[in-house]
Amino acid sequence: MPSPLLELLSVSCSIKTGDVLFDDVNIKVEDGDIVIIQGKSGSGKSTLLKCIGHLVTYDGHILYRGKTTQQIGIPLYRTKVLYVPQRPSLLPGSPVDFLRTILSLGAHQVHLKETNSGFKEVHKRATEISHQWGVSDDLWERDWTQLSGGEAQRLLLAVAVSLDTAEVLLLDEPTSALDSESSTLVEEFMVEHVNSEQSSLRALVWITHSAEQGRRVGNKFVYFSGGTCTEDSPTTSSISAV
Ligand SMILES: Nc1ncnc2c1ncn2[C@@H]1O[C@H](COP(=O)(O)OP(=O)(O)OP(=O)(O)O)[C@@H](O)[C@H]1O
Repeated sequence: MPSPLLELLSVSCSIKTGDVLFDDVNIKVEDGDIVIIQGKSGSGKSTLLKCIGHLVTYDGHILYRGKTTQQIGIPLYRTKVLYVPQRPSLLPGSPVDFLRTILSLGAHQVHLKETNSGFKEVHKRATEISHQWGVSDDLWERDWTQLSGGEAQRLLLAVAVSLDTAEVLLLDEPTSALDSESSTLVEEFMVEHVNSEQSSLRALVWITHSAEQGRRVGNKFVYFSGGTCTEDSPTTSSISAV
């Protein structure tokens, strides 16, 4: 039987004060999964996603296709399991500068060579995606600081999707700044993309404070509370109350 895409085994994380933020987190992400993470503000959801993205240190084990990050190599792992923050805080320049910078990294250069593509192809893909989400093409050239929260959020997500390297995207409240119509466009696109044979994407781990959104897109539900998390059903009162 093949290994799951991602497997978290007894993962725990402490913050600088030494306090344990969460402990003994065990989650399996299989091909086709959209795992919804819910829980109160400050319970540690974003930090968990950063642990999975290998951006924050943790104890325990996180395996990608049965292998540790040490076996895979962290730069390659981060192209396969990619954290997408809520907003592009403090990024210099414009979204197109950001795309160029990411594509200049070694692991992405290798992928571009393997797929016989380059900046032009990825940029075209990115603008097509953001266009579908109602973002006009000229905004790619505008400084991040001069974009609305919702524009910046969609452009950042379009960058992550257009790279087409990740098998798992870790989405930190990806539609928190969007109106409901734009949010639906993004939701429908992401669900379709996970199921598409044309894309590298195989699963999502998605933080949301909206129980309705969770029910619309998710097939697995994880609820964060009291320093640990439990698999839950979307209809239970604990999730509906968040
Ligand atoms: N680098 C850090 N240093 C110290 N404390 C931190 C750090 N990062 C996060 N925290 C604290 O850890 C706790 C969990 O933060 P986190 O952002 O993971 O919560 P969250 O569940 O995603 O919250 P929200 O729903 O409000 O986004 C918070 O109390 C936060 O202040």
